[in-house]
Amino acid sequence: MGDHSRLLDLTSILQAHVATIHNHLLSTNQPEPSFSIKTPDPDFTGIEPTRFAALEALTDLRDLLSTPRELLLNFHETDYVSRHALDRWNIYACVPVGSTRTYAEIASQASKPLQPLRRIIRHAMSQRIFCEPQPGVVAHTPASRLLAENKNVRDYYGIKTEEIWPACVRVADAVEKWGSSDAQGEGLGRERSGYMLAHGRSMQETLDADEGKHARYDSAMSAGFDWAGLGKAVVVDVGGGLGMVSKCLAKKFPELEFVVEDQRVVLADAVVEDEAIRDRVRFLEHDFFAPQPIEGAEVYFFRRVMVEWGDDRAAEMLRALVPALKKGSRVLIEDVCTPAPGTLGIWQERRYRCSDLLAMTLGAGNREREGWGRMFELAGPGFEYKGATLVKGSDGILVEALWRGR
Ligand SMILES: C[S@@+](CC[C@H](N)C(=O)[O-])C[C@H]1O[C@@H](n2cnc3c(N)ncnc32)[C@H](O)[C@@H]1O
Repeated sequence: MGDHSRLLDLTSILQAHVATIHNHLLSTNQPEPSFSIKTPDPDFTGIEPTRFAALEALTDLRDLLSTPRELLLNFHETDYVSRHALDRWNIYACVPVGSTRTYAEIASQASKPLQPLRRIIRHAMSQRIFCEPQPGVVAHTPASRLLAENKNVRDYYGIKTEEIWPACVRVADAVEKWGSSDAQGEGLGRERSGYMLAHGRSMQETLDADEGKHARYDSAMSAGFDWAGLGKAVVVDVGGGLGMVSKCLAKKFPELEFVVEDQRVVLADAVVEDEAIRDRVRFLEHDFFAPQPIEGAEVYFFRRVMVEWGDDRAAEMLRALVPALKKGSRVLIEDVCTPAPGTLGIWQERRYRCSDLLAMTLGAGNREREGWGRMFELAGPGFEYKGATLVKGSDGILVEALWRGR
């Protein structure tokens, strides 16, 4: 080994980044992060690139310090077992936040056998979900408290474990059975997915058949977004679900008006709770393959909609807008994008690859940055494709086109 050491380099990088994060916490009067619910959740606003770089260095360092055998063992087939069981039995609610419960008390409240429940909760503890402050006693950690208190996050994990996880193990079967499409950006299609093999129907059909699941899915969709602002405009939020994004934007930008369009079964649960924005957010039942009813809006916005469809169907959605568009109307798409391999560090690359395979499990496509222009070409003349920008710090991409007219 020469003088130069990658391990020591990574350690220095890590140390420098952690020092910057430490100073940020000090200068914003925040305590050090901890696994205790007594510590407030850290606010890393303004320091995200440094935090990401630290996590990249940490991931490289951990992987380099692992043997190949240990690298293989970093991912476990049992990772979701405890989350699945705890979600299904709603164990998060059995422990009051700020208090403790014994395993016996939890088992009795949940009507589940003590021994397996204890093993399952201790597995979750190894993922920092719950902790055992004294032998036999369970308390919340920040992660389990989040699951106990935030319905959107709990629904998100509920769907992951109950619906998606069984579908993941059928992805290879689906590819073997139905073959893959060679067209870029295309998935196998909802009817030919791992999800279809696991559940006997597509995710959309599951949701349509079960209003409870639909509500859960829509709530799960509200678990976080990242979007840049617009000037004064009417925004049509096509396939906008319960309007979570529109409502957030309406609060932030008082000059914006929103029409949230979705299917009837989704909109049945849609409400604008906040009186301050009630006159600027309305809901409209609309099938996005049918001609667009809201004419002359400044923005037609598709958030996380087209990822579920291949290019041909996405082009159909665009063509359905045409009768309503005025010159200069913008089509804005915020969606997921897979960066070209090797352009990011391994920590981020893993996140993107996981989200790509999740889309594949559901039979959906996923597009690399260049792929987002194709559906505008397929939609026909009149659209001027302006380009696609990666949204920093997320798996998102913002795609923009203008209607120039025919
Ligand atoms: C992945 S969710 C995205 C929801 C929302 N835009 C967001 O970002 O949170 C896809 C949405 O498309 C809606 N959708 C699916 N098929 C549709 C159709 N034919 N017409 C209108 N909306 C549809 C679903 O009900 C769901 O709300």
